[in-house]
Amino acid sequence: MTEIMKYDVVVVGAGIAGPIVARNVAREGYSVLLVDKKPAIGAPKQCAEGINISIFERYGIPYDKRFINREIYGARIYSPSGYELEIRYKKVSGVILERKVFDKMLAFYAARSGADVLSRTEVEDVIRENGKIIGVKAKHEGEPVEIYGDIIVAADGVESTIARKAGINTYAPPHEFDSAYEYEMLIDGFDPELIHLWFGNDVAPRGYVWVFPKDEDRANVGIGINSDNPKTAKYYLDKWLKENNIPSKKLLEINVGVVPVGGFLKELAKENVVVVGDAARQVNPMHGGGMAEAMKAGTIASKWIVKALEEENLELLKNYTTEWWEKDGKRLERVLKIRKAVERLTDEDLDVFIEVLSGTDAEKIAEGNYTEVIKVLLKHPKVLMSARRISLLKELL
Ligand SMILES: Cc1cc2nc3c(=O)[nH]c(=O)nc-3n(C[C@H](O)[C@H](O)[C@H](O)COP(=O)(O)OP(=O)(O)OC[C@H]3O[C@@H](n4cnc5c(N)ncnc54)[C@H](O)[C@@H]3O)c2cc1C
Repeated sequence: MTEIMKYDVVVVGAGIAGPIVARNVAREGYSVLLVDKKPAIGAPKQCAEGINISIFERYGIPYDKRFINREIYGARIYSPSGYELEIRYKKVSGVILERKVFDKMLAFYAARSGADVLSRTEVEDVIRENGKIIGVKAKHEGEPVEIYGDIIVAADGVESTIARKAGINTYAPPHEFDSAYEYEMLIDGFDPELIHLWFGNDVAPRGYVWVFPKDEDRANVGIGINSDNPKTAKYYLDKWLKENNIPSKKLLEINVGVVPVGGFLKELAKENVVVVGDAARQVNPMHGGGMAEAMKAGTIASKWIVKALEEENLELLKNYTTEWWEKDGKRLERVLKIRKAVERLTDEDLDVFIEVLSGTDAEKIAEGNYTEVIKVLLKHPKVLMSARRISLLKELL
């Protein structure tokens, strides 16, 4: 027999975006169900687990040592020929999380705020009545359930099906996705207070190799490359490990994933369906970080969900699309333009830019103040000697 459930809001996906929405809406007194197909929320991880320290205060998340593997003080960036750019702060600037615990704790905060949470619950379809979506069909522990909701939130990640089923145009070409491959492994010889990033067209086409330390001698070692590349991300990662004489016989985890790096959804809410996080491709297209963006979008979405419920007016959900696009959409479109320019850099360009930037201007890069960085580059003789480099950089101003 099919079990029937009814909530004000049904949130599909308990990664990052889903639990933030569920928590925020439930604490305003509305009935919320958060579901995830995983038997254990958070596992397996598909993430390098790095995030800026500011998110804890900004999104009201406790700074809990149970999900903080390591505090990070900055980054070191390596050019193809070995130039290094180091950004090191006196204070903790970021952390490497343990996502298996973090995602579960976010779901726990949602539950503690009043939301119901069901793991091992896979949504298979939407339920329509007179053309309108009124709920979702799911399997909970293999048994069919029908979950009715006034508002449905698609927080179901990069492979989202809910948004498409709601009639939202979710198409993006393969070039707007990165293929990622990662080992959590034992590794020595890297300053564990920093994250490490390697760039180069033979190292990681369009992307980078990362070492995100979780211990003195344990790290997430991964790579992201354009997903329309004829070679695989694994090929490039294994090649990099081999070329750097890094033994790869102590692999604690292997993670494969897809990262949306562009193709942000134009329509984030349609009728009573709201799309957040990777499902809406709300990811920084330059570095592929999506957790903070998911939290940001989830915060805006939940504000408008609460208003729509308060005023019993689903039209208000459209304000989520407007507000996100006015601020964050515009910002990410600009970052996307920069990523597209970075894609055209030769290894020699990368060497020159990283060499020029090493030193005084490093903090501006870390702040994401790309305009200042471009202005600095445009003053340097090594850049001024090349008409191509000048025109490439000027396009971005
Ligand atoms: C290899 C890799 C490394 C990364 N490293 C970083 C990093 O260091 N820092 C960073 O900020 N970002 C990183 N990202 C990106 C980051 O992981 C995502 O942007 C982030 O997890 C997005 O959160 P989300 O809630 O939108 O989606 P997700 O975290 O993907 O959560 C979606 C959830 O929905 C569930 N789900 C899907 N379909 C259904 C269904 N039909 N029914 C029920 N449940 C469903 C899934 O099980 C999943 O739990 C990385 C990504 C990859 C692939």
